[in-house]
Amino acid sequence: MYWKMSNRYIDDVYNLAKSFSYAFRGFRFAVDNERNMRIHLTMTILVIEFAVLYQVKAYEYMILCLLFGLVLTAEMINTAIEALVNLNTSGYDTLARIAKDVAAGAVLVLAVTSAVVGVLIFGNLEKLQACGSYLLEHPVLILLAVAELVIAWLFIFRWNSRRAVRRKHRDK
Ligand SMILES: Nc1ncnc2c1ncn2[C@@H]1O[C@H](COP(=O)(O)OP(=O)(O)OP(=O)(O)O)[C@@H](O)[C@H]1O
Repeated sequence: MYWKMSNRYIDDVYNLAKSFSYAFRGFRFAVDNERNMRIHLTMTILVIEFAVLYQVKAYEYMILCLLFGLVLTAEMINTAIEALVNLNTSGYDTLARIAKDVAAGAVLVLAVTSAVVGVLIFGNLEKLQACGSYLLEHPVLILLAVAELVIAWLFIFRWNSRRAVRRKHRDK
């Protein structure tokens, strides 16, 4: 009896771990195949770092976290929609075009909204000047920032495309 029960718990944990691994595989697929996903991830890291320097308030961190989650989620749903459309179409199809364009438009709306919120949170000129002065007093941080931007560029545009498996439909 005890053995049967513990077996069931092991199965439950195994199934849960498996479903997490599928979800992680989906996330990995989006990062490997979608340049925009890599842009959003990079922006997330850069904005968090700047938020630390800017000393945003706790509730502003909450807003930023929510927006990062929403944008990344929207990009992944967009990727899923693209895959579904590719699955069901071969060659040019007006409905396929509409589905992909609208899904991409949804991500754009969220990204622009997030940018506006970003301007509202980081728009204090005095605090921006204070950040600038702090950086000038610590040139090593400027060097680190430049190095990070180079790495970000490589990550966005030169990410190992051997893992990119999606078939593109561009035969318009
Ligand atoms: N089967 C199709 N029929 C008609 N138009 C299509 C088709 N597939 C893609 N398109 C058009 O090409 C655009 C780009 O589609 P694609 O599948 O290459 O997505 P993508 O380049 O990965 O998009 P994004 O860079 O936004 O993720 C779509 O938004 C749509 O306008």
